[in-house]
Amino acid sequence: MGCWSTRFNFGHLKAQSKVSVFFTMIILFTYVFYCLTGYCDLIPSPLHELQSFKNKRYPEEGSKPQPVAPWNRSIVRDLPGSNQDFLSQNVEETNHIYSDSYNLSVFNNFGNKEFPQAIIIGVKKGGTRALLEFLRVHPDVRAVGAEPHFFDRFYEKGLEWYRFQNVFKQKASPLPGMDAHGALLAEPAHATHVHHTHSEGSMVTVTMAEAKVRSPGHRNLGGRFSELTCLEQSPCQRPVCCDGSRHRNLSDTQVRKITCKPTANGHDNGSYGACCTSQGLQNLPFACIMTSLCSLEFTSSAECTQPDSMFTQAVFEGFRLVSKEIMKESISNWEGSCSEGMSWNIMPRTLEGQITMEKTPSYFVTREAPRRVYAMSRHTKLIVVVRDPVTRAISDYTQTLSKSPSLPSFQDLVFRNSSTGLIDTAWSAVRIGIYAKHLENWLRFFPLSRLLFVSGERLVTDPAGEMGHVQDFLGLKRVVTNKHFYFNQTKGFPCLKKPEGGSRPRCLGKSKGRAHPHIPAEVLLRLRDFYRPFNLKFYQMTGQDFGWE
Ligand SMILES: Nc1ncnc2c1ncn2[C@@H]1O[C@H](COP(=O)(O)OS(=O)(=O)O)[C@@H](OP(=O)(O)O)[C@H]1O
Repeated sequence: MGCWSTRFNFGHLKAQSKVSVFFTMIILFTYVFYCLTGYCDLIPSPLHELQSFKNKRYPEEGSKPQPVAPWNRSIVRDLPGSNQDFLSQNVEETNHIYSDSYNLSVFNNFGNKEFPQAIIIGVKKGGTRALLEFLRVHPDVRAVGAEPHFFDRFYEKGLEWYRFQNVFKQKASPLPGMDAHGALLAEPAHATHVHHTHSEGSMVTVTMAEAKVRSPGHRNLGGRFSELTCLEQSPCQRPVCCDGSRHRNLSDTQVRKITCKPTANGHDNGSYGACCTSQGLQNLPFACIMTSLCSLEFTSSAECTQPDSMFTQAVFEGFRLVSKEIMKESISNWEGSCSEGMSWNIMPRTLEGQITMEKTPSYFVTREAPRRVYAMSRHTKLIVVVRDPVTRAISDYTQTLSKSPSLPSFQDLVFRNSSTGLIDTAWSAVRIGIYAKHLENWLRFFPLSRLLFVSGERLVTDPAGEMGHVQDFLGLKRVVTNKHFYFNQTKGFPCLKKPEGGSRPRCLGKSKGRAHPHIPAEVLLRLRDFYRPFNLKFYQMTGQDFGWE
């Protein structure tokens, strides 16, 4: 009997376990399906993040990213001896980042934040912006619009800052101290990107396209801004601001050039620089920056006379004051809408198969940059847009001249001794063009195969052809082709038929493709003679003849 009863119970249990196996299977399938559709990533999971971070590997030449550990001791082993200590320390630091940062939510939106697998490292005035904008058309490229300047200026902030920076989230409705224009409540329907370009550390350019501005009453403000506020930090690190005519409680010495005004277009000609109490920046950074972010067809650039880092620091300090959150500096990609709040990122989020990129042309001439990039990943692909160093020098000079009209002439600056014709190699406009010298520095850390040299000249005459090489180098499908470009006669440059995030054709801004001042022929001749041996060396090193004569 006991035996029968046992059998009976056993059978019952069998039936029960079948049911439970069935349900377990359903749950498992649901979970797998859920994960396959990508939703698992939305769950902030320290372990998951830690593992995915650690398991990400940079792609081999010509291939898409594969999951393998990027940072390990082999980085240290492979490095030329003298830098091992530095790298050991850096690897330690990086490991520390893993353990410290895994509670940061990087999955609060689609995609992950990755370190860039490819960087446009130079050269200044070579055509780097054009290349980046062309690349951004590619669906597998996610690139930060601003120049992060991590490996030259902000390295001490650490890799965590570089990768994760995404610190501000603010319900912006209504923000404290907003002015009547209410631009902060704007809805940037097609927020594209905020450029933050630098020249000699003294210029900030913020551009924005195709965003809609709506006041709280949904009145389209439609502002076009010719200038944006430039803020400066006072010596005591308290940011000062802003619209000179409005400042209060600040001594005049604390207020430098500050303007924030929309151009006359029939709307809102008043100043947006509502601000400035000794309490700081509650209003102004929001008013100005967010207005610009959200302005309709914000086409012109905002140029400030203060160093860009000060600008950003001050802006973020302003945000910090308002939001009571800790801000970190940089204007970059931004996410969200003004009505929901916003956040800035250095690194954009990427989905599987997409590559992260950034461009900072000054890296090419920064002595420490190769070692630092190597410490991040020796697999990083490096792109250098090179242009005839003579034209490049003039372009560089033209940019400086545009900000300082009283600048001495090019010929006054280019010679150390005009009677002997000795070229002043201490002048950055000249020095940057000695490509061979700077390349040597990079080749101490990276093999030539990790570098791609893009001809700045061909980028103008044959953008699709040059983009073909770039896409091959990055292991991308050749998506950006001839059909993406048209030649704009007025601008004299190729423009995009359909830029990233936009529906209308667009050319680069006014600061790209500027007319150069006339330089006497004998000066050009002398400069060409100066560069010739360096150019030849560069051709030898790269195995490419760029035809600069
Ligand atoms: N498609 C297109 N449109 C406009 N301009 C173009 C384009 N392609 C290349 N260029 C050249 O890019 C030069 C500016 O170089 P960069 O973008 O590297 O400048 S910067 O270093 O970021 O300031 C810029 O230099 P200037 O002509 O001296 O203004 C241009 O010659």
